[in-house]
Parts: sequence; structure tokens; C-alpha cells
Amino acid sequence: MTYMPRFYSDFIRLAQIAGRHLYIYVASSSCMLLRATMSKRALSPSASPPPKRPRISSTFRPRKIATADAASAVDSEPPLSLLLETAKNVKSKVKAGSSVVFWMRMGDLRSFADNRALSLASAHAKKADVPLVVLFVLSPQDYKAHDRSPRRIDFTLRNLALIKMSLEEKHIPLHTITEPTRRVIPQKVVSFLEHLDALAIYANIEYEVDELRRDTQICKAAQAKGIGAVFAHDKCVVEPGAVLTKESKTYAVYTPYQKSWLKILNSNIPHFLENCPEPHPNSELVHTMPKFKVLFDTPVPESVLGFELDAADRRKMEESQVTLSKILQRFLHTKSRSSQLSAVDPLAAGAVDSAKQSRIAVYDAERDRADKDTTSRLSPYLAAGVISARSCVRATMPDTQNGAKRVDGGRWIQEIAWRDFYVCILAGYPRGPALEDAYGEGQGRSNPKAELPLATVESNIEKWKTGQTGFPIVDAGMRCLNEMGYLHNRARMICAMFLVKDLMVDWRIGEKHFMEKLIDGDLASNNGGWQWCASTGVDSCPYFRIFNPHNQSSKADPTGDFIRHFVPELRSVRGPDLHNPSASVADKLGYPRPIVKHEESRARAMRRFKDPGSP
Ligand SMILES: Cc1cc2nc3c(=O)[nH]c(=O)nc-3n(C[C@H](O)[C@H](O)[C@H](O)COP(=O)(O)OP(=O)(O)OC[C@H]3O[C@@H](n4cnc5c(N)ncnc54)[C@H](O)[C@@H]3O)c2cc1C
Repeated sequence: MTYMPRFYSDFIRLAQIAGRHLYIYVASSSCMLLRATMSKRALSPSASPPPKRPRISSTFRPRKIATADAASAVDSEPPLSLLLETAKNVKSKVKAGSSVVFWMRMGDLRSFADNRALSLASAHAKKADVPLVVLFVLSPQDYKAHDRSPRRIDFTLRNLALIKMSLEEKHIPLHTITEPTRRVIPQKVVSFLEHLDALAIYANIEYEVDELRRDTQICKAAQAKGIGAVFAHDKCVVEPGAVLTKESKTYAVYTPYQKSWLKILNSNIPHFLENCPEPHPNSELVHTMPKFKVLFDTPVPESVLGFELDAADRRKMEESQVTLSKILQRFLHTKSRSSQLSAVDPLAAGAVDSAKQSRIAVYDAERDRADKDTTSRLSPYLAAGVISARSCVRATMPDTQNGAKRVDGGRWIQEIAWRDFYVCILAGYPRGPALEDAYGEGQGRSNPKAELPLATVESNIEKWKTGQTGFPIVDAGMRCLNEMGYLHNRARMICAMFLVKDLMVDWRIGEKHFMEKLIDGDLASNNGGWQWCASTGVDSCPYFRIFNPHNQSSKADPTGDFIRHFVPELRSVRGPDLHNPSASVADKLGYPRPIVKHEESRARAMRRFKDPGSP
């Protein structure tokens, strides 16, 4: 029996307006969480009273694991193919209309640069000489189904508020709907299209199963009413379906995928790296048309019920205004600094330019260090679509204007390809790739009851979540995640593998916890990352590769600064003790002793992998 993963129910660049820079939310010095660039939260300038905030029904229980029936339904009708087929299949004649609607989603929060569906919608509106309207649907049930973190929701709202203002400079309204019952979203959207007498709706594709099915429904309903529906690929550099094996299948192994990805990308750079034009402004007359005028007045809500930030998180939000391109430029042109932990302000003063020693130039050698700013820290922006993956790749091609149009495929570009890879896996194997359950079906990985009482397992999970395991690198990582909503990749791997292999806990528990905390939470990457660590996913780490947290600690944090920052109990400790404190040091400093013995748990994991069901 194969494991069926979750049933996928499912900062801002405001680049330039009228010659002035708009700003993005950025990771502040204390937190990846972002604060509005204004003294007060950047909300719609509207004077309208805030709309009633809908509740998520307490009876709403999203189905997390596919049933066999649901899985075979997904297999027989792959949702992405279904949507693409439906979108092609225009049966009725597209009627005349008086607007074009672009439906912005959580993953394409950019109103100016490089948004494919937005550009297409704008071109259509201009050609038809009708106004362009931007729609955003807030769906708390979908957020619950996807374990969205309040941080990610808050980030979305703050970005939306700024996008609304920037679009208004072009006389384009952004209308926000909050819909508490997700199953009615298709009819709500189609009614909105009818109300606006829309010619067509445009959106970038969301690759999760429920979202694809929802879009297929909308597509059919819109077409039946003579409204065009266009869904564009925008999330990836090379879209799902473009990189296939010789047998026309989605790759399940990264290395050949990445080679093929690079070849295909280089074979048609103008297409894959197209810089989609900004939307054209609407005529100012749109403000005099009652149907459109009211849309300018819809405020962006300040929060979504059930996803409010707690007071501590709110306090951590700090102001910071920078252009997003600056973060990227720093990564491309300045040296990494040990004064810069992986989660502090990516734009703190003191960066030093260097062509040979820039962070991207030494990325291959340094990327696993969590005690320096070795990586780009663009993931929150990429996950929210504030920056496109295309533009990240373009930025590494400085000679493009001079005619050298090749992507070099260096290590950092390979990470962007990993992101694409996981999206392809989600789209190509929506019920999950046919992989063996690492511990054997029915062994109850969330409760390895053969050995441990449930209470012990639950207590271990709690200690892992709160960073009280007695393994400094794991605790630093988990506390960083909790405090910042962001974690360095190597630290994610160490924490994840510890949960799965040392504590023998079902990786899905960790996957959910990460999603609920991360500001860059993304189903494809998070699920892929977790399955990699659990040795269950595509091209995952071999089961016998079990990180020793102490050894990993000295590699990921050779200076010890990362641990000392996030585990204040150990701030006075120097040398190897920091990575593996003795019982007497731990007791003296009030730091917990290790909750498991790594060598024993390693041996147990090996036994269980080789012989699922063994104690
Ligand atoms: C258990 C686990 C969970 C993860 N969950 C997420 C998640 O929810 N969202 C998310 O964006 N990434 C996730 N990752 C991947 C990775 O940890 C982050 O993308 C990375 O740490 C972001 O930091 P950065 O922007 O500085 O990355 P850089 O090293 O600068 O890489 C550039 C970009 O490439 C992409 N990327 C890099 N590594 C990976 C990877 N292993 N898989 C997929 N894409 C990658 C990201 O978009 C990243 O921003 C997870 C990894 C693990 C092991």
C-alpha cells in the first residue's frame, strides 16, 4: 500500500508608481514578519465601514488524507490536465462585455512587474477598451485546509493593501471578497463576473488539487455564460508539463529533471524568462461609473478571523522600507557576514561588495551555514509571488542585454529548479508519488506504540515544537522558526529529520507545524522538503542517511552564534560543549538534557526502515 499524502484541499514590490519607488515589507532585524511601511497599517483609504468578518464554521473539518476512492478519482482525471483542457474547450461564443477581471491569488502578489495573467488581462482590456478589475478572494476554509500560518495571511493582507493603493494610481480597482464557505466560491466569482458584465477572467494557476478543481468549475460556468476564462502558468520558471521524461512522464528524480529543465530553459529563453509588461492604466472615467466606482471603496480587511497574529508576533513587526531588488542585489554582489544570522535583517548596514566573494559566488561552499547570511532569503517573496522566479533567474544573467542569453545552471539556480521540481511533483502526482510508506502501512508513525507510550510521544512532539529537546541545534532551529517564521534550509532539514528519525514521529505532524509557522509556507516545497527528510518522497534522502544532530550542528553553526542567539541558556558556552552539552553543563544552565539518545534512536530507525513493524 502506498502512502497517499494530504488530500490537497485545499513583500512587496510596489515598484514604481509615477516615477517614485514603492516599497516592500522586508524581514526586519528581529523578525521575518513584516510590518506596514506606514505609521499605521496600510489599509484602503476608503471610509467605508469594515465588513462583517465571517467565521469559519466549527464543523469545518478539511479532509487531510485521501481516501482510496478520492485518490483513484484524482488518478483518473488529473486536475491540471482537466483545467487546461476545459480552458481550451470554449463551447459558447464569447459575448461582448464591459470589463476584464484579473483574479489575483496568494501566490502572485505583484501588481506591476512580471505577472503573466495580469499582463494578459490588461492587454485584453486595452484592446476591448474596457476597464480592468482586480479581484482577490479571501477563503478562511482554504487557509485552514492548507494549515496557513497567521503570519502568511497577515503578510498577504499587508501586501494587498499596498497593491490596492498602487493599482489605484492606475485607476484599477482591487476588490476583495471574504468567503467563509469555500465550496460556494465558484458561484460567487461567476456572479461577480456577471455583475461586471465581464468579457473574461484571467488568473495564474494554483497547482493544488482543490484549487485546480475549483478553477475548472469556474471555467465551465464562465464559458457557459459566454465569459472567457484564461489560466496562465506563472509560478515556475519552466511550467509543469514542459519538462518530461522520454516516456512523457513527470520526472520523479531531481538530477535528470534539473538537467532537462536547464536545457529546455536555454532552448527558449525569450519565452520562459519573458518579462511580462505592467498593466495599462484604466481611463480615469472609471471613477464615474457606479459599478466600478464602488470597487475602489472595498477595504482590504485587517485580519482574517482565526488567523490573527498574537500580540507577541504583532509586537515583532517592524517597519522597514526597501526595494525588493535590493535584497537580491545584496545576494548577488556582497559578501556574507557572520554578524548576520540567517534570520536577521537582510538589509542591515555594513555589507561589502565583492565580485569573487559575493554570496552567490560562494553559495555552493557556504549555503549550509545558518550562522551567516549565506542564502538569499527570498523565499517569503517567492512564495507570495512578490517577486517572480523568472526575475530571479534573469538577475543572474547580467549580460543579457549584450546578447549572452544563457542560464548557467550554477548552484543557486539549481535551488530555483528544486522549487520548480516540487511544483511539478504536486501537479504531476497530485495523489502523491507511489512510494513506500517508510515504516510500513499501519505502523502508525505518529504513534510508534510498539515502543513508546502515547503520552511520551506527545510529550516529545511538544518538546520538539517548543525547542526543548536538549539538542542545541534542533532547539535553536525550532525556536527560530517559532520566533521568526523563517528558518535556514539546513536547519529545517536537521529539525525535520530529528522529528522523523530520532523521535519516530509521523512527518505529516512536522509538515503541518512548519506550515502553521512559516511565512514562506508553500505546500509543494514544504511537503517535498518533509518527504525528503523522511525518506518517503520523490528522490528523497536514503533511509539510512540519518543526521547526527551534534555533527550537523558543528557544520551548520561552526561559530555557535546561531545556537547562542536562539538558546539563551547556552549563551555563555564555548567550544564543543555548545553543540553537545554535558549533563552537568545542561543542569547548571537550566537547559534540558537530551530527550533521546541519538545512537539508540538511530539504530531503532534503521531497524524500522528495514523491517517495518519491528520494535
Ligand atoms: C522540511 C523542509 C520544509 C521546507 N518548507 C519550505 C516552504 O514551506 N517554503 C519554501 O519556500 N521552501 C521550503 N523549504 C525549502 C528551503 O528550506 C527554503 O526555500 C529556503 O530555506 C529559503 O531560504 P532562501 O530564500 O534564503 O533560499 P536560497 O538558498 O537563497 O534559495 C533560493 C530559492 O530557491 C528555492 N529553494 C531553495 N531550496 C529549496 C528546496 N530545498 N526546495 C524547494 N525550493 C527551494 C526557494 O524558493 C528559495 O528562496 C523547505 C525545506 C525543508 C527541508
